[in-house]
Amino acid sequence: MKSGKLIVLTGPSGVGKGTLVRSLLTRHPELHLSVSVTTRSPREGEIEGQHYYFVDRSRFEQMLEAEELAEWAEFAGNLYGTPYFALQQGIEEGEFILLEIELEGARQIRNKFPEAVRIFILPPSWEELERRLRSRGLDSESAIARRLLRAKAEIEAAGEFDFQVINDDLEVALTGLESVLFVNC
Ligand SMILES: Nc1nc2c(ncn2[C@@H]2O[C@H](COP(=O)(O)OP(=O)(O)O)[C@@H](O)[C@H]2O)c(=O)[nH]1
Ligand SMILES: Nc1ncnc2c1ncn2[C@@H]1O[C@H](COP(=O)(O)OP(=O)(O)O)[C@@H](O)[C@H]1O
Repeated sequence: MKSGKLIVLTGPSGVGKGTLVRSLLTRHPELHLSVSVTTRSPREGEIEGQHYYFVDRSRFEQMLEAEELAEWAEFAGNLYGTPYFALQQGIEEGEFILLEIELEGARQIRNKFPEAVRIFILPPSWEELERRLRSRGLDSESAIARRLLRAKAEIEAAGEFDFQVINDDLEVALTGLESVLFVNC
């Protein structure tokens, strides 16, 4: 059986991970996104089972206890995790599975799946990151402040990753990701 690849995408909130992933999935139907479980409330337009599985804290804790999560972390006051079921099917079928997760989770994946390819998405500047977070218009001021605080620590860890891609011009960043996925992997 052909074995698939795990691709981890990490980067500070607002850097454009979601935007990049959406474009990659449209351009490359052979890529699959692992859908995470979260205790965060759905944002406007988010769909259950497509963007996240939205659960309450006690359900999340049940999943943790039952060892149903491949990795998990707390981010800006909410819990996020990757269910094993999101990984298993694709890997067995020889597909590329994208995980769009934060730093702590990326470290857990490195320990459990050392063969995973880990990519860090960087902003062109701190000012632009802040501008993108605000322009998205989806988070409260306090949620934005928590995300910015966390962003500093995440950017400092960018060197731990196998590849770094700067998301300045979107097309250039997409081409950079494609060359990592389809040439270097
Ligand atoms: N460790 C971990 N992080 C996740 C998971 N799903 C999403 N995240 C990360 O959690 C952070 C917050 O995600 P979200 O609330 O959707 O906010 P956004 O990144 O600002 O759009 C982001 O860094 C995501 O990459 C997961 O399953 N595990
Ligand atoms: N290359 C880019 N240039 C300008 N704006 C971008 C770029 N990539 C993403 N954005 C915008 O930045 C904001 C945050 O992007 P998003 O994909 O939600 O980030 P993340 O998933 O990393 O939190 C969105 O408004 C998005 O349209």
